[in-house]
Parts: sequence; structure tokens; C-alpha cells
Amino acid sequence: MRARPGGVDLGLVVEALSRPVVVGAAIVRGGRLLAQQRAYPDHLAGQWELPGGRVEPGETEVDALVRECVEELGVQVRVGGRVGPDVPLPEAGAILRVYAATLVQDGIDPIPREHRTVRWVAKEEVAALDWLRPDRLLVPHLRDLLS
Ligand SMILES: Nc1nc2c([nH]c(=O)n2[C@H]2C[C@H](O)[C@@H](COP(=O)(O)OP(=O)(O)OP(=O)(O)O)O2)c(=O)[nH]1
Repeated sequence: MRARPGGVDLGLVVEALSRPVVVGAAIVRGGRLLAQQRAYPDHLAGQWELPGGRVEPGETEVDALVRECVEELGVQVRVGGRVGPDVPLPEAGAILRVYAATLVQDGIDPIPREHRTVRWVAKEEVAALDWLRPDRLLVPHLRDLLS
């Protein structure tokens, strides 16, 4: 039996709050958004996502974004504000939380270390990219970021 003070199911609230967080970086340079193309697993290969990954225990979300951008792309990022709502990731049993970001050194190009390729996407191209399914919900918010 779940506790329901005031009609709120506390079990569900705790479950939602404790779900692991995958952070994503919406890195913008010169009015374009950086997207990266997955190389694996097979059923996701070829689709596009934002740089990022799981927040490890003891790490802040900003720490995780900075670490993932170094690991995946070899670049340092400066993390800004939130972009769009939290998006459920049913496959990973997690939620995706996206932050705006910029490159600390504008002249250093991101090099994909774990992905097939990366691409700087213009506002009018964002909606047409073959994003991972959860990211599709974020397309209007990503476009707004490029306004
Ligand atoms: N980084 C990132 N992951 C995303 C996005 N959208 C989305 O559904 N995901 C999913 C893919 C994965 O299931 C999960 C990220 O998990 P993860 O950090 O363990 O990374 P991964 O599957 O790429 O693999 P690995 O680093 O463990 O090798 O979030 C996105 O925009 N960026």
C-alpha cells in the first residue's frame, strides 16, 4: 500500500526524483547547434543526439556535462541554463535534462571520439535531423535557443 497524504502518491514521487539523470549539452557556436551521430548500438546507430551522458554518483550535472564533452569531443564547455523540460528515457530508465553550453575556446573544433561524426546544425535544419526519439520532443526548444 502506497502512502497518499493529500492524494499524492509518495512512492511515485520518490521514484521520479531518484531516476538517474542523463545530461545533454546544447552547444551553440555562431548561431549553430552541435549534434553528434551515434555509432552504436545498431538500432540507434546513424541517429543524432546531444553530447552528454549519465551523471555519475557524487558528480553535479554541470560536472558531468564538462566531463562528457571532454571525453566525447575533446573540448571544454561553459554550461548555461536549462533548455526545455526533462524528457523520460524509457530505454535507459532515466530522464534526459539538457543545458545550454558554449565552447570555452571558440577556435578549437570538437573531434568525435565515440561517435560517427559531429555537425553544426543551423536553426532551419534542426527539425529535419534524425534525432533519437526522446530528443525530438526538444526540437522546438533547441530551435528557440538559436533564435
Ligand atoms: N548523451 C545523450 N544521450 C541521450 C540523448 N538522447 C537519448 O535518448 N539519450 C540516451 C542514450 C543512452 O541510452 C542514454 C545515455 O546513456 P550513457 O551515458 O550510458 O551513454 P551511452 O549509451 O551513449 O553509452 P556509453 O557511454 O555507456 O558507452 O541516454 C542525448 O541527446 N544525449
